[in-house]
Amino acid sequence: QRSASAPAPRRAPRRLSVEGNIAVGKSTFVKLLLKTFPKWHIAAEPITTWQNIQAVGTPTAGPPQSVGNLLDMMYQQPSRWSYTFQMFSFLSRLRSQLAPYPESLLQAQEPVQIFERSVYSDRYIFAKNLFENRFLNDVEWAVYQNWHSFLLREFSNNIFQDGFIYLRASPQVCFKRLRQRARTEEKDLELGYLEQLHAQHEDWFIHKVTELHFEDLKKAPVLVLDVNEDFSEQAAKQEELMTKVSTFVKNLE
Ligand SMILES: Nc1ncnc2c1ncn2[C@@H]1O[C@H](COP(=O)(O)OP(=O)(O)OP(=O)(O)O)[C@@H](O)[C@H]1O
Ligand SMILES: Nc1nc(=O)c2ncn([C@H]3C[C@H](O)[C@@H](CO)O3)c2[nH]1
Repeated sequence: QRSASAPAPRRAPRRLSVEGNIAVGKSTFVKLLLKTFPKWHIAAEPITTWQNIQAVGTPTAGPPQSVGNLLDMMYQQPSRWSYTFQMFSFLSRLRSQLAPYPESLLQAQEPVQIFERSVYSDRYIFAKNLFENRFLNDVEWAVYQNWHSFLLREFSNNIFQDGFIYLRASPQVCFKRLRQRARTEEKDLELGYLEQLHAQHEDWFIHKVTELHFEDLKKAPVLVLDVNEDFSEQAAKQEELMTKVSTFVKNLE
């Protein structure tokens, strides 16, 4: 279905997304996953696409021309740019989740594909939070949800996700990591924003009170991992986390 020339994999790839607050350590965690499970395929969050919006018809030769940094625009003027941002982040995640499986994954005995965030966190974490803060108005939220539901139903067979890994840490810990990383666009972000996003994650993954609109999603298993601790120098802690992931993946139906 996804590659005409490749032999069929022994089984359909397991597909998971790693979810969590800003700067909780998703990219760092995903690097550890790749080191531990080199055959797994990782799809990074398309942040550079948001930072460098390309004009349509940009020539392929020569350096890519950016017409703007949408991530920065969204943080600078959230009322003006949140809707544009969410429509674009959703589109870029959808594209990534619909992309053909890479050849190496098709050859793997136990293929696993990991996405950094997903079309679901786009809606049930970020867009929802922006709406609740009135950075998306009623019309923008309705139009966004309309597109989201329609496209996900239309592509439901190819978008299917087997489960979620929720990296959980306090907003204070995330804020410290965010400051330490010092991404330019995030310089004005406040602890309060991370507290709101933390609450959105907790509502969805822990308290299970977020209203979800897809039946598969309601049933999808969630692995919750506490990443408050700095495990960069702790082999035992890293091993413990990786064993939990491995067991979780093995137990997926
Ligand atoms: N367990 C950890 N302990 C201490 N520092 C960490 C840990 N995990 C990540 N960091 C540091 O925190 C910062 C943010 O990490 P990272 O970029 O992996 O976050 P992220 O969740 O991918 O961010 P984003 O939400 O922007 O995609 C980096 O400086 C990283 O080195
Ligand atoms: N508004 C908004 N909606 C999203 O769907 C979304 N996904 C990620 N981000 C922000 C968080 C980090 O700053 C940066 C990298 O994760 O991008 C988002 N912001």
